Amino acid sequence: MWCRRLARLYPETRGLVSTLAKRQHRWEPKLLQSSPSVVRWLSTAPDAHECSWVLHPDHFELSYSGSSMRFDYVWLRDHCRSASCYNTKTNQRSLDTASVDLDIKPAQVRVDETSLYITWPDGHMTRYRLEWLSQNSYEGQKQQFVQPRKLWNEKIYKEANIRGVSYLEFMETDEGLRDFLHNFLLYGIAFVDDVPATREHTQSVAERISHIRETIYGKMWDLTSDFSRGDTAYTKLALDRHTDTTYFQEPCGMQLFHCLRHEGTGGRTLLVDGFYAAEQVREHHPEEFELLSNLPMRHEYIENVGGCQNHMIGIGPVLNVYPWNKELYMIRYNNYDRSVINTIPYNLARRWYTAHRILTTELRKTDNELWVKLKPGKVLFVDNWRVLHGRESFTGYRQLCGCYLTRDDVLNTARILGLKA
Ligand SMILES: C[N+](C)(C)CCCC[C@H](N)C(=O)O
Ligand SMILES: O=C(O)CCC(=O)C(=O)O
Ligand SMILES: [Fe+2]
Repeated sequence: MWCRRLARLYPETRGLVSTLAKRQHRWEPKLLQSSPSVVRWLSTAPDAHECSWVLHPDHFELSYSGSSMRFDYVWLRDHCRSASCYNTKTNQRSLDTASVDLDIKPAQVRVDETSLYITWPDGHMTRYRLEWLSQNSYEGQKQQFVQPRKLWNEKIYKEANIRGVSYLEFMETDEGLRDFLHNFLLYGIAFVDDVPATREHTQSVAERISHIRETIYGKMWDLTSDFSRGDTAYTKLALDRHTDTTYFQEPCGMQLFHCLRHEGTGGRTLLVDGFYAAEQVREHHPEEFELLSNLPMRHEYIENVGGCQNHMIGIGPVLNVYPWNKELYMIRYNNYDRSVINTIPYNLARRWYTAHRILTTELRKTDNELWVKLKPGKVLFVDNWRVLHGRESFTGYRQLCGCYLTRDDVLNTARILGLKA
């Protein structure tokens, strides 16, 4: 009867209503028999947000604005936003999920133009806005990128003609910081210009984004070719493209480089978008992409130089993708610091090396290389979960300073400024 009433109210959707009503009978005869009291009709909303729904024995199916979504009943109970289940002041759940019957089913369901209303067997009422459900469904998330990015090779990056933000804009305006972070999130690299060439000013630039991640290199680090630390970085040798701190369980998210002085030749910085290369591998060699994203590799930093004794270990795949949408979120690539492979059986070793070779070939294509000469005043920020850096060998005195930031903290600032991150 209700259905007919709705069909009268919105005569243009009558066809849809009757088709779905038939399917619904075919889909869950059990529920029809066992809970005759459950409201099972289909509802439609006017204009663009056409909506229909079906109660299945173990889940609720919703079609809203052209997309179809399914919600388990336990999920619907657990996400209840009522005052006793959810604290809107703290944005935290108060409901004890463990107290919910895992076989819970609604006693009553009603849908109007904007919302779904559920009454549970104990009388508790839950209301969801349909818009909220559609934004928070798995089906919706699956089709979305967590982070929108522009993947680049040299040509793409140069043609994008991205303007570096100036020190003053960056330090003193929210727009400056937001523009900077926007570029950083899209491209995985960004520059701030006209920074006074001191360690202290570099630190304030970093702290404008968030607090610094203190590591075995300290808070701010200095880099000269004095071999003061037991790592090739502290020499004049060339360094092939790599990401840093692969030997941490959580590699650092962002790295800053500021060249304070260089009297000599060479020493240019190399930047390569690891995700651009990885996506080429995904497209042309899907099995190898799969191997690189599944097989864990050990990375290690063992230092015993001067007064420094360190032993760090980080294990994880080269390519890291979110399980629900397969989006890349981190590349861990450092052939210097990759340790003994003892995390995979012998019969996968050759296949892993083949996959690694394919990725390396991609990363080494000259078209993918962006070379920059860092100068005093120009601070480079690198997304160390995405963009690889390296350097040309050099002569003379060269002094860099910089620091690391944690990815969570950088993204936090970006979100507070209204960016999708
Ligand atoms: C940046 N800073 C000079 C402090 C670190 C050098 C660390 C180098 C190390 N092999 C790695 O790739 O993590
Ligand atoms: O010397 C450089 O330009 C960079 C060295 C390096 O890879 C690092 O410090 O992480
Ligand atoms: Fe490095």
